[in-house]
Amino acid sequence: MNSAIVHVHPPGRLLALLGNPNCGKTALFNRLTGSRQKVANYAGVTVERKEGRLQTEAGERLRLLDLPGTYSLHPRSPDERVTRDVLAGQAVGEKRPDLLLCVVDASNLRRHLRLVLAAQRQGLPCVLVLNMADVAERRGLQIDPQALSHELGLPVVRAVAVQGQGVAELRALLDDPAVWRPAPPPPSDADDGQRIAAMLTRLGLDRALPPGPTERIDRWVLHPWLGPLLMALLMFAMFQAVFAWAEAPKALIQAGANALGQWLGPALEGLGAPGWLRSLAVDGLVAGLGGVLVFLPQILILFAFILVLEESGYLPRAAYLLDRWMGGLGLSGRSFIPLLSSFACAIPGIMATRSIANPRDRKVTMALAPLMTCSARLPVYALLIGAFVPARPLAGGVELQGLVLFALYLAGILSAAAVAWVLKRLTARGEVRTLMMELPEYHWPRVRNLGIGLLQRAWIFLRRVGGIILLLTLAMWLLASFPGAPEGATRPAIEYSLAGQIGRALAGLFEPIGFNWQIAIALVPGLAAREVAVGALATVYALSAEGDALSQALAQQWSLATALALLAWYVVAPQCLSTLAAIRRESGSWRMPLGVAAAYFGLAYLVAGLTYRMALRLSGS
Ligand SMILES: Nc1nc2c(ncn2[C@@H]2O[C@H](COP(=O)(O)OP(=O)(O)OP(=O)(O)O)[C@@H](O)[C@H]2O)c(=O)[nH]1
Ligand SMILES: [Mg+2]
Repeated sequence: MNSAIVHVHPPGRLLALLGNPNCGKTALFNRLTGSRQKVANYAGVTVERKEGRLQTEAGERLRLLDLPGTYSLHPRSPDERVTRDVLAGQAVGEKRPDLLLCVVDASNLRRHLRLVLAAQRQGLPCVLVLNMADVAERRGLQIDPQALSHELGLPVVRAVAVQGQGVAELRALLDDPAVWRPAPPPPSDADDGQRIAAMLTRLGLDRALPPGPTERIDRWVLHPWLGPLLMALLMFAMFQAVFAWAEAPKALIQAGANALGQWLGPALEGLGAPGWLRSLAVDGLVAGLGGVLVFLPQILILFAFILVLEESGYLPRAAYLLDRWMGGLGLSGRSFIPLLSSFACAIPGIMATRSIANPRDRKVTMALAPLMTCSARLPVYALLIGAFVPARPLAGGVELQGLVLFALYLAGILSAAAVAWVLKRLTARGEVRTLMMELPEYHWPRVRNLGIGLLQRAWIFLRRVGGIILLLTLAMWLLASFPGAPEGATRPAIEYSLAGQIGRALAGLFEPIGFNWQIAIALVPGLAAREVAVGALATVYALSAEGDALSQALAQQWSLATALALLAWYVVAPQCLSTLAAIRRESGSWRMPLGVAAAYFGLAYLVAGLTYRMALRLSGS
């Protein structure tokens, strides 16, 4: 039988944003469509096409695509291929755009106009958006949009996307039917460089700009040894802040959860609720979810730092500084940003590998992403550090807890370095390309963007707490509560429950690495999502009815060696199904995620066991 695929496109004419990386396409997209896509100051933020709707001045509804930035229409990496395919009308499920909004950085026309000429040759109607006009003007460039329009034969709109300038003009312009007709294409592309140079001379824009603040700052930031020192200090300050600043908000959430639990139990009893329901509400929901929720402030502090680094333009500099060391491990500085994104969550990190042109490097980077310390590990780390590491100031105002957290993040990085080193021996490196990466101008981070970024993070975390964590916590409570203890039982009821039985069955497996049966139970739901282990431990210990806060219970009942072994386990163990699914999607087969899971579980077992043995020996037991 013959079959045919019919693509049904949504109604409305289609526009696409085209431009070099980091020229402000997504900032403009957000303003035009009211979306909140990620905007940040480095090349390669957008790696897939995103769609939004916009309305022209006269009320026509149009569809707008945001595309990954590209330097040319000859793609080198998977994200650039997305852009080429859309322009050629070859993208699956998408028609060819009816018009291109070509966005350029007005302070860098010499480079950005090349892509505009190439776009004009595609035979599609184009509109030029002269973005970052504020930056250009601050640096003394006066660009006459009219004259530029005349030179290029295209409509030109001056814009400052982050402030919404130019958005209204664009909306009005799109109502002009003349704009939707393609202009005659420029002649062959052999001498575009010359053509642009001549054009800039005629416009009086050909003089060299005086060095701006970016150059002056970079003298320090990129300095051969001051630069790395500054980077180490920055990272260090970040982890100190995660503990130092979170104290008060954390205590507040904890107190709220405790008060809620203490009020809810008797209140439910007053309403005649049966014992199991009270236990579900107090030991299951309030203890389980509250146990995870207290870590929100720490997650937000970490993200505030990451967002500032992203928006200021520091990230590509860090990549540049690390390029040499990464080269020794068989990686290029290109891998840096995907790996750094993985500190938030490995999934966007794995997506960001699409900007890596070399397939071998891309795969290695994907394999390393789960070793970066994602924010779901933070609750586990913070819980165990809070229970076992005294909050003691060391010399020079350094906090011991922050120091230990820093060490855990470092342990993640070092294990990734070790794996990269092994992979370098095992796989052919292929050609080594020098890092070609743009260093953008520094910007002051915008408070509004930071606020939006933090709110989005908080929302993602709360959705997790209200979704998968809630579900698994409930399941955990069920398993830990049924069947109840038999008549005349002497030990806590949970030990007779299904969870208790599972825990005991698994205990043998984990005993050599120092985990008790409570940890063994908590690791089972923790396989799906890391922080669930914290909620699960909270439920298990709440049901064991000691009545202490979780961290006190742990400090009393676990040995330090056990706590350290669990921390070591968490540094490496790939306990996140969504990450494995993302690797499967991006690599195109199950081979890689299965290999990653097997290797890292094995490694986690090994390092946890070693840590346990070493800690036992050092503590003399
Ligand atoms: N001063 C100034 N900054 C801008 C303007 N437009 C965007 N930016 C900043 O430029 C940086 C890049 O913006 P994005 O919108 O992420 O750029 P993009 O073109 O989508 O980048 P990719 O997705 O990597 O291709 C961000 O830090 C923005 O805040 C502007 O008109 N003026
Ligand atoms: Mg973008």
